[in-house]
Amino acid sequence: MLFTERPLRLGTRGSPLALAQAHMTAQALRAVHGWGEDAIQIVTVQTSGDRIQDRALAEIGGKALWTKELDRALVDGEIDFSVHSMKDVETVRPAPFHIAAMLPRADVRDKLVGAASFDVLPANPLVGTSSPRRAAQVKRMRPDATITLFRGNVATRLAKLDAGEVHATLLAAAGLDRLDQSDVGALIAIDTMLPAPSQGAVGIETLADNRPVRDALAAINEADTYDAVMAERAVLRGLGGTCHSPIAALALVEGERLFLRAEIISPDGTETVREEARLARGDDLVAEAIGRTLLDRASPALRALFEE
Ligand SMILES: NCc1[nH]cc(CCC(=O)O)c1CC(=O)O
Repeated sequence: MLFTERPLRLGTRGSPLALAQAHMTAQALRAVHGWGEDAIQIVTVQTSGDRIQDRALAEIGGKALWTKELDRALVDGEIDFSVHSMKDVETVRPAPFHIAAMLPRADVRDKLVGAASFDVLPANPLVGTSSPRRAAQVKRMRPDATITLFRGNVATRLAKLDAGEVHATLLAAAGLDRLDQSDVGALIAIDTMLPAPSQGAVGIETLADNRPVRDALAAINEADTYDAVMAERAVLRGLGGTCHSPIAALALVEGERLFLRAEIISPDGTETVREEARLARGDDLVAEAIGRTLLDRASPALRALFEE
């Protein structure tokens, strides 16, 4: 039985990927609670990130771009909960919000699209991405590459590639899989390209004081994903990381522990600082400290990227 007399309103961005993730979430909730088709109503909200397409996120104010309007809809009571790619959610969330659940994580790897591997790209390849992490990791593999700003949703980026604007681009396997485009691109090994913190994870947020909705959401939480992603977010917090910063982190669950790997990379790809550690699940303070250790070991120039 639904605990409200009206459908629960699920807030989401309107991009095809966001909508696919919203439908996955609604489906999981209906299944676990035995709710009918109309128990959940999907409400799309346009975010600043969707609106502004011609500049890098780093230039226009970072990650709140993807959450601000959905946050406001939550506070104003227009929606009961919101669904996000965790990768796009700031590491420090304002007080009224609570990450109540995460869906089982998808493939965390990146894909190279446009060439079967970095090795077979032509000399001096032009690679489109707006991610400082991917840009730095590409330069590490291919110092002769030129990086060009590439934004827009998955379909837009693929269209730019098809139009010959670049030799290759990079996309998360998770996004392609959820858009039924698993055949696009070539998987890149984690050792070559450690993914972004939270890549492949879908999170569901509500107001911290909304107990009934929190409990309903908790029923679909996947604890392994939740603990791993929270640790990766803690690394980012420890670094004071933003979307200006080339940071990768991945935690894998090993029973009661997490195996956490993290790296920061100079934009030209010549300097990489890596850490790996095993820590107790939920010990986000240790994960934060790993972020700080990375900074301590970085050259002054790399450290300066995090001090803006
Ligand atoms: N920054 C955009 C974004 N946010 C989440 C995903 C993919 C899905 C995911 O990582 O969960 C993407 C596209 C991409 O990086 O290819």
